[in-house]
Amino acid sequence: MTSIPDSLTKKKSARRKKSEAGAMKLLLRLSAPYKFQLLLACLCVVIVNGAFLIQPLILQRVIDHFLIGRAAQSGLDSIGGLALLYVAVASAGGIFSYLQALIAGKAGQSLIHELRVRVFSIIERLPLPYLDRTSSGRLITRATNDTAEISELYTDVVISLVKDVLLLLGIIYAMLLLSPPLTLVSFTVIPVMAFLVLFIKNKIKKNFFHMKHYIGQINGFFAESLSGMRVIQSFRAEKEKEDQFLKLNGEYFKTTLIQVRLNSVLKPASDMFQSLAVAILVWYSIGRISGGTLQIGVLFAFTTYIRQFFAPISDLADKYTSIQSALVSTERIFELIREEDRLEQPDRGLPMERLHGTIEFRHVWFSYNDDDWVLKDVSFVIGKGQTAAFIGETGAGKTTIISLINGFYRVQKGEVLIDGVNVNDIRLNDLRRNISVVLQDVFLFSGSIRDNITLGDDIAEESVQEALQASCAEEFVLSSPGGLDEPVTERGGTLSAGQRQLISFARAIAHNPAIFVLDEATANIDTYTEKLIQKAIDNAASGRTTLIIAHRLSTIAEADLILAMKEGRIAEAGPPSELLKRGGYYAELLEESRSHIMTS
Ligand SMILES: Nc1ncnc2c1ncn2[C@@H]1O[C@H](COP(=O)(O)OP(=O)(O)OP(=O)(O)O)[C@@H](O)[C@H]1O
Repeated sequence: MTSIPDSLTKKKSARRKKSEAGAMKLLLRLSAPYKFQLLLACLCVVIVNGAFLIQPLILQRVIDHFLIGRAAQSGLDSIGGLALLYVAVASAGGIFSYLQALIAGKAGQSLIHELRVRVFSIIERLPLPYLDRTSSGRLITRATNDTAEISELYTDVVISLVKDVLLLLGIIYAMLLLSPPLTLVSFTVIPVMAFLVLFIKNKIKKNFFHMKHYIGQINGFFAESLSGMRVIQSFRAEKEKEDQFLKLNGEYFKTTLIQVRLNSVLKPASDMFQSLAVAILVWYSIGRISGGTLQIGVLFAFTTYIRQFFAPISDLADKYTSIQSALVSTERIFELIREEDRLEQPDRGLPMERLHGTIEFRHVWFSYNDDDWVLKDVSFVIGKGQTAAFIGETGAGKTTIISLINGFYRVQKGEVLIDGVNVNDIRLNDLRRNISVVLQDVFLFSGSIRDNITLGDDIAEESVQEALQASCAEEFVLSSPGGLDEPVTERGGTLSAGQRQLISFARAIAHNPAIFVLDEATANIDTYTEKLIQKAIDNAASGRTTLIIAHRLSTIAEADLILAMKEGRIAEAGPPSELLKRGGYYAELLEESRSHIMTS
């Protein structure tokens, strides 16, 4: 948990200011398709404001001309006529206010809808190196909070801004029209009131950023705790986590109390100043009214206008904060949109509908970060239809090899070739369609078992059934009440590790890949399921180039080729029988695992 140091806040606000101009330009581009709706909404606002300003003037005329002045009434210029006019003006204000909210709301929601789809489609195609250095929380915020802030800007902020500025100008104009001296008197208090409101709102805004910071931390803490709940409960770390949460929540609570205090003082303070302004007006006007130089209706209209002054000032201060937030959100979203040029391009590259499955690494050097080499001059060839097993200590670079074959990263030196073509030149859609990967940590989506096998691809029912059979998942899938349509909860939480593995085998087989990759699970699985999995591996491997990252050496006794890795290099390569004879690294590991089985 962190508090926010002042220097950090200053740095952040400097950065924010710098990016505001850019964000503003981008916002304009974003709103271009909706400019007609926005203009229409602004037009409605002008009418609503007009109605608002005319109402006190009508009342002033009723009071001064007809109630006090006893002027002759005729047609519309009578108490009855003006009453009708008042109702008509108020109704027009209401109707146009409704239209404005509708038009602006629709434009804002359409914008957010398009933006969210765009953000999701970008996130889906972000290259892995980008995802490696970006937290999922940040990306979720882009798609949800940030798009919502921008939408609010259109549905509420921009329109309110136009409305408030016009209203303030309109009130001043109407006051000057009625009585310039009374306007000056009113303005002895209004600037003080405006200053007070802006001062308090500024404090509220600063505190709001702190609140956002802590609520972000609380959300993150919740998300992390939920996904790690199994560990928390099994290690009885509930108390420790609760204490951490209590501390975090306490910090947040403090900021909310400040907010409550500031909000509580705002209304009474501004009320007090409004009353003071009215008192000064009355004090100034009394003598003039009895002297006949000022009409009572004018005083009445002024007191109404002074009360109307407060709302737009307070609103403007609020909207300033919203604009700042929306600009930050825009900048963040466009940071993502700028990545569009670097997104994965599924349709670009050499079309290779069906791969044969020959894989070659030619003097490959690869690092995730600068010159921290993870693979060092790795070379090997795996022939079409062969089964190759990668073994070696943890962190040796086995999974990295798989990622390179999938084209997730680009190598710095050397080449990764499939069927003699550099993987980076093959059309990505074709490359990925031809490779199916079963990872250690099987990922299942919420939906049905069938959805998890097809992943939305158009796979014939027959092929799904065959895949079920070949993956040995048939028995447990068909025995569940819904069969293939049995629901799967988030991440497959209600299935056993073995069942999840079998479904992922079915998924891989149903996609009929040319290359099958298995990052073997290290988790302990009962002997029965282990046998099923072994059979599923054999079925999946038949007729395909198969790569297995093996943790159990028993799995790979039948492999055509074993590649033993040590610190990013191929330490040893060859068929198992040959390596066994050679008595090197593989033989050592095999001996170790046998003695481990004997002693356990
Ligand atoms: N996305 C990444 N960003 C930075 N470094 C990474 C990344 N993935 C892996 N590494 C590093 O690369 C090295 C090789 O990792 P890799 O996952 O390929 O090893 P492995 O042999 O598959 O290990 P294990 O058997 O434990 O799965 C490790 O030092 C690891 O810390």
